[in-house]
Amino acid sequence: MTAVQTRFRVEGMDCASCAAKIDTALRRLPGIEDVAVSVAGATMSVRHGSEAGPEAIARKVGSLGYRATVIGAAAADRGGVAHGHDAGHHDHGDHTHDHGDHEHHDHDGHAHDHHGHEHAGPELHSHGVPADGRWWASSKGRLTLAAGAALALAWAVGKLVPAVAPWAFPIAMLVGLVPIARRAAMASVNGSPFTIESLMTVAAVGAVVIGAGEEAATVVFLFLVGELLEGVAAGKARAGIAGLAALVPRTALVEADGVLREVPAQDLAPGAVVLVRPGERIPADGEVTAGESAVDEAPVTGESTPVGKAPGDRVFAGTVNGTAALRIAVTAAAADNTIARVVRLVEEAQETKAPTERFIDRFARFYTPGVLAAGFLVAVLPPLLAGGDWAGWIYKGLAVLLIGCPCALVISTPAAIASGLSAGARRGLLMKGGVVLETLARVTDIAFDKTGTLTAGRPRLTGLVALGRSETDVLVLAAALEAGSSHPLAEAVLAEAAARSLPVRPAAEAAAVGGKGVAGRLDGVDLFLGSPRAAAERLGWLAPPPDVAVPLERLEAEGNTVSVLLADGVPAGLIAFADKARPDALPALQALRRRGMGLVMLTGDNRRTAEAIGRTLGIEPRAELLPEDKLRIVDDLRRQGRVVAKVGDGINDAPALAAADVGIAMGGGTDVALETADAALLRGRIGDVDAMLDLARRTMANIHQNIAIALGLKAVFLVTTVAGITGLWPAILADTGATVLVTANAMRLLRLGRA
Ligand SMILES: Nc1ncnc2c1ncn2[C@@H]1O[C@H](COP(=O)(O)OP(=O)(O)OP(=O)(O)O)[C@@H](O)[C@H]1O
Ligand SMILES: [Zn+2]
Repeated sequence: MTAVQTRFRVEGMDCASCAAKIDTALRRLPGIEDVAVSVAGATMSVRHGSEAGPEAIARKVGSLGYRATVIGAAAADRGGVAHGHDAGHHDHGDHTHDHGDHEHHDHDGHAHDHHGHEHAGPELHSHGVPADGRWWASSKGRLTLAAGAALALAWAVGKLVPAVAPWAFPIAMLVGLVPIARRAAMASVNGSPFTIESLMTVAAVGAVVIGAGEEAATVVFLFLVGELLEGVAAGKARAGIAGLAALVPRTALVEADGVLREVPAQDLAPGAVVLVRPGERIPADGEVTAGESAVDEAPVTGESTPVGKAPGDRVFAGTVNGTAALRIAVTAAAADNTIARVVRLVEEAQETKAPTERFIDRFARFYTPGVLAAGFLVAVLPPLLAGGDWAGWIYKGLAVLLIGCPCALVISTPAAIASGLSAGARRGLLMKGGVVLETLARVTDIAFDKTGTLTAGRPRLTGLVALGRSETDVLVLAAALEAGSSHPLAEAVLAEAAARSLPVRPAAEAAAVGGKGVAGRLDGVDLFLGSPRAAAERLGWLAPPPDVAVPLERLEAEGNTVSVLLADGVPAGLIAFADKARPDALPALQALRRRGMGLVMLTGDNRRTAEAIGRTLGIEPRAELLPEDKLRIVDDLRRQGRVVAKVGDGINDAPALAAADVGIAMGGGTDVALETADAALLRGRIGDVDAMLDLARRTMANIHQNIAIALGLKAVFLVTTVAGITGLWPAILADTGATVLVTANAMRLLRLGRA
């Protein structure tokens, strides 16, 4: 059997080093191919062969002191979601997720057999470590409180009966240290001897041995406080995301045979019709079948201006219905709805490691044993070689151990990235992981798709030229070809046919010719509707004959997109379309240019129209491109050493999106192809490209500040300790202090999410 991917929710994983321990331990199991752990998401994905079942993996994680449960449904329906967008699906090499369909079902059944209960998508997100506020209810919180109470008690007892003080503090220390030492031992057995916990254990025991029991107990307590703080920070980032899923109402009013029944929203199947009353949240993704209202889509898109909804419009689970009742036909099961997909994507994003994070992890692997060695050498070398006093140097050696604790360093990157991703998601700026974030911060050039990205993507039919037959005829034939098409131009043709009350008979064998047009047959006539260039190619023209060329040039000069209708190889008509530039395009592109970005517009449209739009927006136009030309232009830029972002709708331009360093899908509404791109702009504003770049850069700056804080504080105290200026106490505070500072600094990014 080939490898399968199983996702787990992992409880009790509050600290950053936990992820590394789980990672190391699992990789030593036979049959494990890849492990991706997200502390911030409290999830992990494991790729494994049949030798390692989900239960064995969960047991291993359990032996390290955490609780892993399979997220069954999520793994299974991910396959389904991905298959809905086959056309644009791509793999960047960093995403190791497996989308094989049958494998998921296979694994899914497996999981259920052994666990005996069903997991269902979004509901799962209520599990996990207490996110915010209720930290004291977690096991880590209780342990920290107990260690603190023991410390306070030891202090009080020592004041009252000084004789017992030498015993009271070591006993108080044990309250917190025993669980830490156990984790250190379990991690050692599973292949990670040099963990923060082992460092702590050695330092605390050493401190007691040289008679510094009070310091030892304090160190242990503050270590627990630091870990707890990390957990609270991670929980904050997580709550921002998981909270989205919680917005979907638990129940829905289903209408069947004229009767209303209340059913769990989880059980809604596509096709069911639900009634949503004014002020209520919409329970499922669907299409409005009756009623007109305004819906606040902020939970999904981050855009709080209400959007008008009428029959035929799409609505999203979790959004808020405004003033009037709506009847909605459900289009997606709960686990497949947009909000569940967004939550899942952000969680998966947090499992992928950013390059900086990988670097720090590798660094920490050498760093921790290095610190142990340095502490040991400081303790023994001066007394042995230079006759220094033992007690004094052992004391300094212990201080070195405490200063050297890599907590702050290890969380510097993941804390910032989790905050950055979370802040973005809440404003409709989705980035699929740290890799994407880091690349975005380095982007030098942005290629934009024209239709639907720089323009509104709602072309209107503005002109019709019939050649040798009636206008009505031309429109009927064109509408026949477009009946099955989802191209924006198709909608314009069909709208005009409807406006003239013309009957639409779908053409036979209708098929889109990528970047060129549509072809098909009606009443035995071969039809083609497409770009003038494609028409010329088909007919072998060097230049169109005057009866075509004259009206064509006039229409194009007026800024229209023109398509030519061919019937049995003879030009039958010209159809002109006009699309408006998005109102926010000009200021958005200006902002990007001020940032020093190279900007280019890629379009399949004709040169004259492209140049007209390029002039108004101040962007270099590249016109008459086929999808593969767009890809080549992106490739060329990259070969010149540029870092290229491609912005498009993710459906027509998937190859170029995949070829870019970062593919950004932009959706007007939420029909954006989330799964096909590296990043997505859910609000459908071009200005959000700049906002996303800005967020990426701020996050990278935050990471660099964190690394500087962590290493800088350590360097300073290392010098002052060895020089004998400071002792154990400042070292203890420096360690916890660095963790607190780094965590607090990373959480500043979360505030950007409230814009
Ligand atoms: N369904 C269609 N109906 C009519 N014309 C079409 C159709 N599909 C393509 N064309 C013709 O081919 C040209 C290029 O199409 P393509 O789909 O590549 O462009 P687009 O996606 O509309 O624009 P852009 O490249 O700016 O995103 C269009 O300008 C149009 O003339
Ligand atoms: Zn530490």
